[in-house]
Amino acid sequence: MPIDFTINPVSPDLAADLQAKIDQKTKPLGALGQLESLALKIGLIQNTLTPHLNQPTLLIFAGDHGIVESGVSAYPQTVTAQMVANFLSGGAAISVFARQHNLELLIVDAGVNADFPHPNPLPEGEGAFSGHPKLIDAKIAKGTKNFLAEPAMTSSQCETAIQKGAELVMQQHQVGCNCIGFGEMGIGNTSSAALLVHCLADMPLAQCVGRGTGLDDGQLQHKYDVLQQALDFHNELIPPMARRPTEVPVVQAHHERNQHATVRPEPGEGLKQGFQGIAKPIDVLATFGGFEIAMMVGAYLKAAESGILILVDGFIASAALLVAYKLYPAVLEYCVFSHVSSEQGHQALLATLNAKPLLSLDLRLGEGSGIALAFPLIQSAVLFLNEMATFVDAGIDEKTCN
Ligand SMILES: Cc1cc2ncn([C@H]3O[C@H](COP(=O)(O)O)[C@@H](O)[C@H]3O)c2cc1C
Ligand SMILES: O=C(O)c1cccnc1
Repeated sequence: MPIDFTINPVSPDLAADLQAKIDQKTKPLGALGQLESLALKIGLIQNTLTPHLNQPTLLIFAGDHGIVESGVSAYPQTVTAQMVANFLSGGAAISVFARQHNLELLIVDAGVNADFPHPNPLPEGEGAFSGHPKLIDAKIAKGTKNFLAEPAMTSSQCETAIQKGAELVMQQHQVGCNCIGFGEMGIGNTSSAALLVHCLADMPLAQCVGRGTGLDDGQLQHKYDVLQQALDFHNELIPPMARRPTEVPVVQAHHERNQHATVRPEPGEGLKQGFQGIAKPIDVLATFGGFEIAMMVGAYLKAAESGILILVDGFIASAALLVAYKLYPAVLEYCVFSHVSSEQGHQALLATLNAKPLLSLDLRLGEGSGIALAFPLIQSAVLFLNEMATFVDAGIDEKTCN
């Protein structure tokens, strides 16, 4: 099953017309700031002067991680399945925000270590999420393996997950969705994300490892040590000698960041300068990834292939996007970054991807929560482009000041 997508770069053909349309609106030139570049970007992605957001949808991919048994999260693995139930019964943060903004919310069991009762029809008297119409069964396995001792998944599982993510996006596209976001749920997945970013974005490990669900300094050091051990074990991916020679201790890196000090070396310089990476993205994904992360990779790629506007969430979602980007760089042209997370490494990763996030709210949740919160801004960008009066419409002389 080859990973094969055709992602066309976004056509710049309408750029001048879109810019002229924006500039004719009743406002000083450029006064809507980032909303203007957002409107331009959406117009280009949809290749129209009158973009619309049709059936905006959030897919939340959930999966469990074998590495959790090594003590890298503040929460136990069972929380992943419990949160799936919470998503479905409408009580999670993302349930609330998706409802607030009329976003279609679908939960994908990519590899949760639990059996969910079976899909439709809902048997009489079954529990809240049993047979829930918003739960999609795409389980690859009941969690990944512990990557301290073996690859998280086989390459065949990795490819199946990518294909499945792509298939789910294709289904949404077929029913008219042209704006999609991807969230995740998986206890332990900031560990996977940290290793993906370290291996693929040429960032020091200490800058990629964060507190996740809320580790204290001691637990953070333990997480770093476990991940370093995993890198040493899989050293065929990135030989130790090719790794960054000047690692700042992880706890120090965190405290320095909190004091707004610069952690050296600069993150992602290699990628910015055209660093091609030593490791192969698919190998890194299979070795350290999660089923939910691999499914997101396929989802990003299919969305870009289909010309769908992609909304990007926090650290884990961006790490999955990094894998997709290393496979097909043009995927980035379809992406709008909703926020910068407070998870260590996200800011640097965004800088590496040359991304300008819409919000900075110190979120560290995932679930697609940043996407839902940024969604009104995306709506505003489209609405001003379509509905704001021009100087001519409003009879205002735009030349008075010149
Ligand atoms: C109750 C709860 C709800 C969450 N929703 C998202 N996450 C987030 O935290 C997890 C990653 O952090 P770590 O790598 O430290 O485990 C992921 O599930 C992510 O989606 C949650 C975590 C918890 C505990
Ligand atoms: O940025 C994120 O997506 C994030 C950060 C911490 C924990 N879970 C998710």
